[in-house]
Formats: sequence, structure tokens, C-alpha cells
Amino acid sequence: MATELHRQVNSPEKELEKEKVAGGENGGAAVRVRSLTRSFDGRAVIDNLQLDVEPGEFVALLGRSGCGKSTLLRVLAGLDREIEGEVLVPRRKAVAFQAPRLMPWKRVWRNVLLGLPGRPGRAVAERALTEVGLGHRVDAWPKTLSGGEAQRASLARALVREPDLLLLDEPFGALDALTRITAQQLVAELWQRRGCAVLLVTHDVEEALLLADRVLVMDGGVIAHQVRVDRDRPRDIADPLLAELRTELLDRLGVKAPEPAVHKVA
Ligand SMILES: Nc1ncnc2c1ncn2[C@@H]1O[C@H](COP(=O)(O)OP(=O)(O)OP(=O)(O)O)[C@@H](O)[C@H]1O
Repeated sequence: MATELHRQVNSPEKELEKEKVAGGENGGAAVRVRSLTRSFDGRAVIDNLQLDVEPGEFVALLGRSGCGKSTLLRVLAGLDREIEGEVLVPRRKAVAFQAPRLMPWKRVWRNVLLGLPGRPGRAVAERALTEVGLGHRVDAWPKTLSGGEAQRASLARALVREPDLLLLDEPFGALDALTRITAQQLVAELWQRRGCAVLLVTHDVEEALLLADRVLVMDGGVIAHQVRVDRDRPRDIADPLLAELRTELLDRLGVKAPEPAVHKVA
């Protein structure tokens, strides 16, 4: 698997050696972050952060608003290289954001292929769109898509890149509850079928517990806490282990878990 190293820009004299990350059985990705710091106006939003993601692992990232989750994702995506430290990611990676960012003047299939090297044909887009259940919207204009459809088109755009690492920044944040569940199921299926590593930024503790192998909590510029979710899928949020982990995570996030509803009989 081809990997790329983002170098420590503040110490150009320090030549970091390019390393290979061993590919996993399932051909997924591995991420390795060492001593990562990212500052804005002298303030370190990410502050000496360490992170490893195993090949094919599904990792969810939680944290209070403004703690630096999107910044970390942008660094991993290679969209932000103003960093100190070492970031090793696979060359094949793709990002899907909360807002699908489709070009309104291009049909859906052309949007899916946007920026792909080697002039791939319409059939490539059609395959990815079919995989996300949008085979019937290949020729549609973006403005005619529903929110959930636009989000799926955005996922198709990520999938055509055949990523070893899929970076998802609040991809379901703007969807209604029902569409959100369908989209979560789709991501779980795609992940199982493709075997790529996933890093999902979310505000939703239950979503993280239903989908991820490991849930991280970012705080103070580092990964301050993590839990493993040792349960087969599909999962049930009523599972006692998940309920316990939910309380632990909410506690870490500084949110008091709501008490179970008490039904009083007069
Ligand atoms: N380009 C930038 N210039 C200056 N400050 C920035 C920039 N990008 C992010 N920040 C600051 O870095 C901090 C972390 O932002 P980031 O978007 O990573 O947080 P987040 O955890 O993803 O938040 P949310 O959950 O609300 O989306 C914020 O205080 C933000 O204002």
C-alpha cells in the first residue's frame, strides 16, 4: 500500500524517514500520527497528539465543539499541512463532509468523477452510485437531490477513489433522523464490504457506539480518552455494554447522561 508522510514543516532540517505501514489482511489503511501540533494564531488546537488507526479499523472521534476534530481530519486528508510532527497516511484516501459540496452545474455522475485522475468513464461513476443506492439518479442535477441523496452522492464520490482510508466529517449531521439511520447503515455496509479504515467525526455518542470499533474523545488538543466497542454488528443501543460505554463517554464529554424516564402512576 502506498503511503505518504506529511513532514514537520517547522523543522525542515530534520529529515524524517519515509516509512511503510504494513497493510492488513483486509488490505485497509493504517494511520500513524506522532507528536502532531497544529496552531492557529499561536494557539495550539492540536497539541502533541498521538494516534494510530489499524488497517480496516472503524474509529469514531467525539469531542466538544471547537476541540479540533475537523482540524485533525483536514490534516489527515492532506488539506492542511501547516503542522509540526509526523503524519503517516495512505495515499488512497477520501473525505466526505457534512455539506456534500456538489457542483450544481455538473450532473451527478460528473460530480462523482470530479478530480479523479485518468479520465475515468461514466460507468465508473454509475457503479459507485449504484453501490450507494443512487443508480437511478446518475444523470440528475444536484439541486434535484434530497439531502440524503446528496449525501450518498458525496459518499459515491469518495468510493470511486477506492480509498484505504475514508475520512467522514459529520456526514449525517444535516439529515433527518430516519434518513440518518439509513445513511449510517449504508456506511456500515460499505465499510464491511470495502474493508477500508474509517475515521468518523461525529457529535452523536450513540452513532459512534453503533458503528465504531473504537471511540475516541478529543480534549485539550489530544486524544484524552478512548473505549473499545467489542460487539458484533448490527448493534442494539439497548445493549447493556453500549449503555455503560455511553454513560462513560458522555461523562468524558462533560455531559450528564439523562436519567431513564420514570413513569409514575397516579
Ligand atoms: N483556519 C483557521 N483559522 C483560525 N482558527 C481556526 C481555523 N480552523 C479552525 N480554527 C479554530 O480551531 C479550533 C478547532 O476547530 P475545529 O473546526 O477543528 O473544531 P471541531 O472540534 O471540529 O468543532 P465542531 O465540533 O464545532 O465542528 C476552533 O477554535 C476554530 O476556531
